[in-house]
Formats: sequence, structure tokens, C-alpha cells
Amino acid sequence: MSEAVLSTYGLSKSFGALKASEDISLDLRAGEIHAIIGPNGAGKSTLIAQICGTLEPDVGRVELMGRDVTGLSARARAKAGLGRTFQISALAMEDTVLQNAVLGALGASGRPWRFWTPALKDKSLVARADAALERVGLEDFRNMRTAELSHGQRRQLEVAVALTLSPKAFLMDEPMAGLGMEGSQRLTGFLSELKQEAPILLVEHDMDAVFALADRISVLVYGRVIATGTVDDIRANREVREAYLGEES
Ligand SMILES: Nc1ncnc2c1ncn2[C@@H]1O[C@H](COP(=O)(O)OP(=O)(O)OP(=O)(O)O)[C@@H](O)[C@H]1O
Repeated sequence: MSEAVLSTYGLSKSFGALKASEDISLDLRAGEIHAIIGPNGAGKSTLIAQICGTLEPDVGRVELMGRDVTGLSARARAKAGLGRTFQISALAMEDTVLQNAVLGALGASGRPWRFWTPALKDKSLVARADAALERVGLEDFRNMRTAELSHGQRRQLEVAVALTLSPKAFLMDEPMAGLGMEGSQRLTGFLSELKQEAPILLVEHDMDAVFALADRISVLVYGRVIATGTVDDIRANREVREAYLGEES
């Protein structure tokens, strides 16, 4: 496949005696979904936090489009093109769908937050927000209160907010969580299109979704990557089956 958009080199992070990340080197390539799977406590969230910049690694570095971003804040990384959706929704529930999307577009514009109210009157910001809403299929819901959206629609809105920053790569932490079968099937279809715009590093517990979506999978166990490969490689990997997939494989 093609070149790396996002790479980690030797990321390590300990909490006291616990090695939550141990020498993690992986990459995310143009056009792909790379899923990170592993049992509870394997270190998936710790890894994502170091990549997005909310947790400092003890050792190692993160590169985005060949640029070392390890010293940058999470906000600066987002501006540099690292789009993120969160395990726990960061949306303002009482605001409308459009307001949430404009907030993202405002972040992308680099203007201070106190210009928030006029931002809704700023045609270019609203146009950017509307384009993102259209991209995720929420254009008919733009004036609805976010709290009234279904769970699946909120996930789509989170992607729209991230899209307003024109991300070069997405980090998604359990986007399927809380979705029913229909919702996760719809999101699966959407993510498989979205990856063409920006590749997706995906942490997900829903194995059906992972096996349907991922171009490559890395398996984390006790903070270490024990295998990286295609779905078929991972299904066939003995160490993975023993350590993680067990009877399900
Ligand atoms: N701030 C912290 N302080 C101390 N220990 C931590 C901290 N954050 C995570 N850990 C520990 O590091 C290990 C990895 O946790 P992490 O949340 O990254 O795993 P995970 O794979 O995301 O788990 P889950 O699938 O349950 O979300 C766990 O043993 C956890 O208890």
C-alpha cells in the first residue's frame, strides 16, 4: 500500500511499574483503516492519547505527514491535521447540530473562542460547517438540538466536526460503542468511504465491525504490539488466537 500519513516510533509509557505502552511503532497509510484491538487494559486508550497529544510519552515520537509532532499540544496537532472523535462525546448537547459544526470550523479558522456568536453569522464558517454536515448526511438536521439526534447521528456529527478541520488522518476511539446493529452497519459503510479522504486509526471493541472494515489490524497485549497484518493474517496468527481471540476465532 501507499505512504505513511501518521507514524509512531518506539512509543513507551509507564504508570509506576506498569508498562502501558512498550516500544510501539506503527503507521497509518493513505486510504486505509488500521484497527487497534486488544483486551481490556491492553493500552489502546493510552496509545491514542499519546498520538493525539493529551498524554506525553516517556520515550518515542509521533510523526504526521513526516513532521515530528511529539512536542505539540493536542490542539496544535488537531490544527496540523489530526482529526479525532472521542469515546465520550464532546458535543454540546443543547446547541444545534449546525452550532456544533460551526464550533469545529471556528477551531479550524484559528480565531479565539470569544468570537463565537458572530461566527454563526460568518458565511464562510457556516459554509464550511454545512459542507461537513452534508458530507456525513446530516444536512436535514442542521437546526435540530444535538440532544435530539440518535446515538448514530451524534457519531456522524462528531465526524462532521472533525471534518471541518480538513484532517489528514483520523483517530477514532470506539465509534461503534452504543450503536445498535443497524447503526453500526450504517457507520461501517460511512467509514469505509471516509477512509479515502483521510485514513483512520480505529480503536474498536466490535470485532464484526473491525473484521468488516480494517485493511490492517494491530493487536496490543500488555502494552506491546504482538502482531500487525491483514484481517486474514490476524485471524490465522497463533499468538493472537491464544492471547486474545480465544474461542471466538
Ligand atoms: N493515568 C493512569 N494512571 C495509572 N494507570 C493507568 C492510567 N491510564 C491507564 N492506566 C493503566 O494502563 C493500562 C492500559 O490502560 P488503557 O486504558 O490504555 O487500556 P485499554 O486497552 O484502552 O483498555 P479498555 O479496552 O478497557 O478501554 C491499564 O492497566 C490501566 O489501568
